[in-house]
Amino acid sequence: MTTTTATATRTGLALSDVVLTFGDGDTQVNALDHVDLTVAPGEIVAIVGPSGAGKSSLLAVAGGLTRPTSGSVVVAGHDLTSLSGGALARFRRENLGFVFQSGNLVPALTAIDQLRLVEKITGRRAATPPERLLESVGMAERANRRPGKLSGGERQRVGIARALVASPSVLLVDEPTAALDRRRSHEIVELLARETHEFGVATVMVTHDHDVLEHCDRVLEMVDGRLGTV
Ligand SMILES: Nc1ncnc2c1ncn2[C@@H]1O[C@H](COP(=O)(O)OP(=O)(O)OP(=O)(O)O)[C@@H](O)[C@H]1O
Repeated sequence: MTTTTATATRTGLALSDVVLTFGDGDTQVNALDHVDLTVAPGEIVAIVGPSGAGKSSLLAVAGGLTRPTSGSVVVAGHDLTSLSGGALARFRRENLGFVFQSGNLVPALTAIDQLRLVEKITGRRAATPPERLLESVGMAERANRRPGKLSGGERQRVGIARALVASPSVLLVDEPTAALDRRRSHEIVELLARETHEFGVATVMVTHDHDVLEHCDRVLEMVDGRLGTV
């Protein structure tokens, strides 16, 4: 793919009229109730809301991990709901990045090898070399440390760099500050916003941490499966 085509197809994320229903009859729950959400390349959107509101469901559907009951989920110009099996798994690896609560790193691998592993799995060289990605998250000097020798915030930085190896169109982030103190929480979300802008990725971050919302471009609230402005 040429650079021009790659740029043209990086259209971010678009969820249209997405419904996700669990159960039936009296026990039926609409975890997502006609959700529309568009996130542009280079934009970071925070999703807040009470427990059980549907935030995890939104990330799962946006990431192609859960198929919605109806509606469409478009990433980089492709509707995820039209893909399945190996094609969906491959699409996810090449177009979506995930950042979890505590970094989710492989214990036996050094920071730099966490990133190289992604190159091995996808069979593609990162557009931005792993060394440069670690540098951009402030981890160049700790590139050869394993997760056991890193702080929670440092592990989270490596997790963010790893999520960017495949040059994803969309970055989905679940409670990135859950295990961090106030100062580190600010640092991590500031970093996420910076990387989002620099790499032109469309980022959705679910958080309970209202303290860090100032770093995001937009904040939306989810209540009873519906998405609205705060
Ligand atoms: N696998 C499932 N089967 C049945 N109901 C489910 C399932 N997963 C989620 N739900 C229901 O869907 C609704 C939304 O759940 P979800 O986990 O998306 O909320 P959340 O906002 O992420 O909550 P929290 O902040 O507590 O993580 C809840 O009513 C939940 O009970």
